Amino acid sequence: MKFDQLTGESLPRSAHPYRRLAVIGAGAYGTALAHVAAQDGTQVSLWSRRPEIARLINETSQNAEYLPGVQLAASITASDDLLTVLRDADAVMLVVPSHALRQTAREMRAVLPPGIPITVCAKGIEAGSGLLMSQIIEDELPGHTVGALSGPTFAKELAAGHPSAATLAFSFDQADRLDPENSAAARMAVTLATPAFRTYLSDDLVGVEIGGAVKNVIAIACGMMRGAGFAENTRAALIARGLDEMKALAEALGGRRETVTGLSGIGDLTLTCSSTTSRNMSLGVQLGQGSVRSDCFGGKPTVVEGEANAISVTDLARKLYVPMPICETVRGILHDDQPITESFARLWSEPIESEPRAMSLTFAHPTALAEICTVEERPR
Ligand SMILES: NC(=O)c1ccc[n+]([C@@H]2O[C@H](COP(=O)([O-])OP(=O)(O)OC[C@H]3O[C@@H](n4cnc5c(N)ncnc54)[C@H](O)[C@@H]3O)[C@@H](O)[C@H]2O)c1
Ligand SMILES: O=P(O)(O)OC[C@H](O)CO
Repeated sequence: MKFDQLTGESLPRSAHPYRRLAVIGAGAYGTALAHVAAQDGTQVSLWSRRPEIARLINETSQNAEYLPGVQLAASITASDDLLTVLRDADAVMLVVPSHALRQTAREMRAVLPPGIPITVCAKGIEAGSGLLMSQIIEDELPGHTVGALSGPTFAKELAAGHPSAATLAFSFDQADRLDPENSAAARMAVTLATPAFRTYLSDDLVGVEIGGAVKNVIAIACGMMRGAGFAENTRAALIARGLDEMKALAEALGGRRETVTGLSGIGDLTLTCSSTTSRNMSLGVQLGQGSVRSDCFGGKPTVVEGEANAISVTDLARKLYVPMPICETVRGILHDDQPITESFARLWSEPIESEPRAMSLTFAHPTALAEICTVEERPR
């Protein structure tokens, strides 16, 4: 049963917010979430890996490096010491980049009090293991309720109070079903709620997290095509076919296809593929215009999750026999030196398939898949 069917939509308003929230990661998104959560009086403790950023936030209530121009709530305190940030927390949000999640979680192990719920906000799939971000937390911090926040939320727009919404996914145990008002999901939803920010609850962690990981790779593809001089038809085609890839991978892992049609799927995909505010889209545009990687973003190191995730997403898809031609194209360009124009020309000349893809084919052995596609699906 779905959580929202079980509880009804008025639930989050009657749940109690967490009063002391620890936000781990003081980049753009962690800082924006800290600011949002602090609006209703929640005490927010923000961890920055870099002591100078913590000092700046405490002295100026600004994070000029990662979220310039935002005057942060005065109640936010920052530190580079995990114990200081975590010891009194009622709940934790983990907002470091996906490649740093396991190591950060490992460092938290010794200092995080037991039973504290953790919401992961990084978007990605772990290189090598193919694990979701929430699964890394289950590995490294067993015994904590784990959720994921994902959806169309540029940090600077969220912090500026532009009306925004995202999906908040938690797995629900029997206790949550008996007492949904006290579930971590409901309490986290009210903790984050402001007049301009709302979350929608889900119990499909897989669907939500796959959406967040795949959309960044598709956004790089959209950017590359825009940079190479193509326009809106191309972008719309990539969004729609990218959604199909996202849906197939989510389903192959046990997620639900309707999750992909929500905020964390099509919502975030549309946002990220529409604007160069997105670092993923922007990287694609710069490469499409002919820049070399080291010159993109003026040579500044910037978190572009879709770059490494082009490999982890396609590795996982290959393991599950899920065809993801757009993600494969991005991987080939970024990591195997394939030329952009020729790679997209190849993508456009792939054999014709049906729409939507037949999901049963996703799970078939590749030989069977090739046969079925050849005979039934590919008009000659
Ligand atoms: N920026 C957004 O609009 C946005 C929105 C939704 C989700 N996210 C996700 O949030 C996550 C963080 O992104 P961001 O935009 O806040 O990043 P950012 O580029 O603004 O900042 C990166 C942060 O990560 C820290 N960091 C870098 N390497 C680290 C390491 N090895 N260990 C610990 N910390 C390290 C940096 O010190 C910095 O605080 C990403 O997975 C991203 O996809 C970002
Ligand atoms: O700037 P990007 O491309 O990392 O996208 C940021 C967020 O994920 C948008 O929801």
